[in-house]
Amino acid sequence: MKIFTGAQVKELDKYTIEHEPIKSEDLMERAADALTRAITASWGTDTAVVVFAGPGNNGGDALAVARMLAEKDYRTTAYLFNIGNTLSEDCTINKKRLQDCKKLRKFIEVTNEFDPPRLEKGMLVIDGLFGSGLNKPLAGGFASLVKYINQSPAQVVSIDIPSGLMSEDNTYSVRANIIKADMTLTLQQKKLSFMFPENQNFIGKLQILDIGLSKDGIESIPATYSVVEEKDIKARILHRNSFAHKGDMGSALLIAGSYGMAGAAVLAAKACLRSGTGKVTVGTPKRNNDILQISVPEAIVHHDKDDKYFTEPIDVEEFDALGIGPGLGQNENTAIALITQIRKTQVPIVLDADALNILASHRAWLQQLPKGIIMTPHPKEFERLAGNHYVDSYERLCKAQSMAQQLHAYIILKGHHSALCLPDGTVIFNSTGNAGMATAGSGDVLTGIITGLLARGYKQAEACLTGMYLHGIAGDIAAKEKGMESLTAGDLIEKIPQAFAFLDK
Ligand SMILES: NC(=O)C1=CN([C@@H]2O[C@H](COP(=O)(O)OP(=O)(O)OC[C@H]3O[C@@H](n4cnc5c(N)ncnc54)[C@H](OP(=O)(O)O)[C@@H]3O)[C@@H](O)[C@H]2O)[C@@H](O)CC1
Ligand SMILES: Nc1ncnc2c1ncn2[C@@H]1O[C@H](COP(=O)(O)OP(=O)(O)O)[C@@H](O)[C@H]1O
Ligand SMILES: [K+]
Repeated sequence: MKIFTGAQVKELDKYTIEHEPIKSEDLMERAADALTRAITASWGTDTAVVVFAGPGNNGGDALAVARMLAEKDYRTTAYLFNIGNTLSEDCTINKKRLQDCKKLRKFIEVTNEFDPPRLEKGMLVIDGLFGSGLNKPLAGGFASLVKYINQSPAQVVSIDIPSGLMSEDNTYSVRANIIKADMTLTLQQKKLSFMFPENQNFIGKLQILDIGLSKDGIESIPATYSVVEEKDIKARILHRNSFAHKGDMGSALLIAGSYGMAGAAVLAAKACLRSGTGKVTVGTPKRNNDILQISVPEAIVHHDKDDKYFTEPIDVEEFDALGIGPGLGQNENTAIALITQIRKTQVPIVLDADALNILASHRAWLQQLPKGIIMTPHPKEFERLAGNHYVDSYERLCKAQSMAQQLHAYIILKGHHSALCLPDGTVIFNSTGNAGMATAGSGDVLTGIITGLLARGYKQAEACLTGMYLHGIAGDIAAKEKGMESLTAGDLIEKIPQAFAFLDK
């Protein structure tokens, strides 16, 4: 599913109006109808409703919703903020229609002084102040109104986007001046800012309402951001030939685990084996031998000459993919071995955890990474790698996008919606997984899965996308069975088979 920017939504709106064709005011009526249906599904007619409408089309939507709710016998009061004495055309039309509505309790157009109504428990506020047309952070009277609504005990439903929240970049937004909605009814598609953890408090429960914008328009307008869908992954799954031989199914090399961190190697190796690859070899220090051999008997162990650390690059000729980093440690000899290993490796590589931390302390090496390399940092690892602290997720994502372009790399910025940044500058968000996966070792499992998929024959973009999605599905299946609280990384591995079965349906 594409995520369009505010400017693109306007373009899509225009496209729909011209090509359906439909009048702009009728499109607003359709949106208001969908909004009203969603509101009436959750609140009964005994709810007193206070609608706050702004001067643009978000306000137009709100006024149309006020009329529809009043017609359905909700006790409705509407405030229209027309401070600058300019309303959008469709807002003006809906103001007139609302004024003609006999069932509305009260309509107040605020042009100067505003006497705020009492907002009590059990009341419902409809926030239609600003939507995708917000062009600067809220300040002054609007900021005070937002604070007034936020501190009230009333429930709040935001139309399209909580007022004060920008569709994309909230670097300069004042967080106290953004509506904290209990529910956001967003039109047609998620906004980019909805993908970021720090904005969840504003959005509340999210519902996406289909308002029938042009399918051709959606198809033809290119989007930088999108969310992966089940059908995209299902179409990418490779199937086994009946005559398959393990030699055809790929051979993966994982370099992982230092002394005291053998578990990371075990988790990655098990996940790698579960991901369909024919053969898994684990390069690990001598001392981890027994642990690996006993825990993952299917894997071959390649011993480093060092007892505790990875210090000797491994010949990669017989392998189809390399995953390196989980539990590796950051010993200086390991750092030298890592960059030597990267230089001599011709097959696709996944860098994770300590491999990324080592690069962060040798940032000049970033320029030596081969094109097509995959990196899977969590936010802190990414910040170390980029050598910078970012004020919010948007800024961090932009940096990951530009790094992916500059290095021709695939960067998976991990999180609730992990973001795959591709070398062409586009970003695909994952849509599976849950908070139970915020547990030690789940990243090692992801590295194992992606390395396994690469060895199995998936190209980099496919391996990243399928890997993130599969990892999240495994987490969702595990959480259903064991609950999020008790979920461990090992549980994820056990559910990879069911995750594959789900995607194979
Ligand atoms: N395709 C769809 O999805 C559909 C979308 N629809 C709806 O349209 C909405 C977008 O409407 P929109 O473009 O008119 O913008 P909107 O958010 O109402 O704000 C613009 C107004 O706010 C003002 N303004 C801006 N910032 C400000 C600030 N900081 N402080 C004060 N004022 C500020 C700005 O004034 P300006 O700065 O331009 O002078 C202008 O007057 C969208 O969210 C959805 O609800 C549906 O109707 C149908 C289909
Ligand atoms: N709240 C969450 N929702 C969905 N996925 C999550 C959540 N928290 C973590 N994950 C996933 O779990 C993995 C955690 O990776 P990472 O932070 O590297 O963990 P570790 O270093 O402990 O192995 C990532 O793939 C991430 O996307
Ligand atoms: K709004």
